[in-house]
Amino acid sequence: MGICVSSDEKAEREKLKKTKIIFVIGGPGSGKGTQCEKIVAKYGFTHLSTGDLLRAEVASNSPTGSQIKDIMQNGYLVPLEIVLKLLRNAMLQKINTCKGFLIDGYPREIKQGLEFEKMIAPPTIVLIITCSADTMKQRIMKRAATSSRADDNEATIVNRLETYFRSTDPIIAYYEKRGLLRKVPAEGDADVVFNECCKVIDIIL
Ligand SMILES: Nc1ccn([C@H]2C[C@H](O)[C@@H](COP(=O)(O)OP(=O)(O)OP(=O)(O)O)O2)c(=O)n1
Ligand SMILES: Nc1nc2c(ncn2[C@@H]2O[C@H](COP(=O)(O)OP(=O)(O)O)[C@@H](O)[C@H]2O)c(=O)[nH]1
Ligand SMILES: [Mg+2]
Repeated sequence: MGICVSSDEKAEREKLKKTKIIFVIGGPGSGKGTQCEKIVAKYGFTHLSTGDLLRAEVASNSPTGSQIKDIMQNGYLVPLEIVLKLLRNAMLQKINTCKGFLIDGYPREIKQGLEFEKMIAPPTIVLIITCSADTMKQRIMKRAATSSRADDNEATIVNRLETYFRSTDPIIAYYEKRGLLRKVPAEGDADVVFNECCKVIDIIL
């Protein structure tokens, strides 16, 4: 028996394929959220942070939320089916009104990226925000004072950085090879970084 795809689902897929999709990756505390906020203000894109979607799921106390709470608290990756389902639903909710998507914090491993393409669409570009581990650590510790995030503490930061560096090199190589990677150095001031992000985005408009 073949796989049955409803006409609604076909229409959804077509819409998702036509939309601009920017993956925004970078280590914890590198400034993904900060840049996405600025990009939204200037370009009107829709910002979806996979970390925020997962935190909302935990806060809702759903069975899925309880399943992923400890994983996140310890700085490890959530099973990709869970992330992708939340992401796809969130995209479909916005698809009729959106000018393009900023997918913040995704993919975290090659498999997340490949499955996204299978289920949704290929990204238009992949924006990577880069700074040193020391800078990331300092930024998160500063954010920790106000964020109330369970994973913004010194012990979890070590794991988050390790998880990031372990899984990111293959992601970079993969999208670089396909000509989709755009690197933006982020040691400096957020406005300077934003200026560089704009140069990259203006080209795909
Ligand atoms: N695609 C994703 C996104 C997130 N997570 C998990 C692992 C993270 O440790 C946690 C929180 O994600 P964030 O993107 O919020 O966390 P970061 O530490 O990378 O980023 P930041 O604090 O920079 O926003 O959720 C995941 O498994 N897969
Ligand atoms: N100096 C500097 N600080 C930044 C920059 N981007 C973000 N920050 C700060 O670093 C912290 C983490 O930023 P956030 O956007 O949450 O990063 P994310 O973890 O990658 O989403 C916040 O407290 C920001 O104020 C930047 O470009 N330059
Ligand atoms: Mg963030």
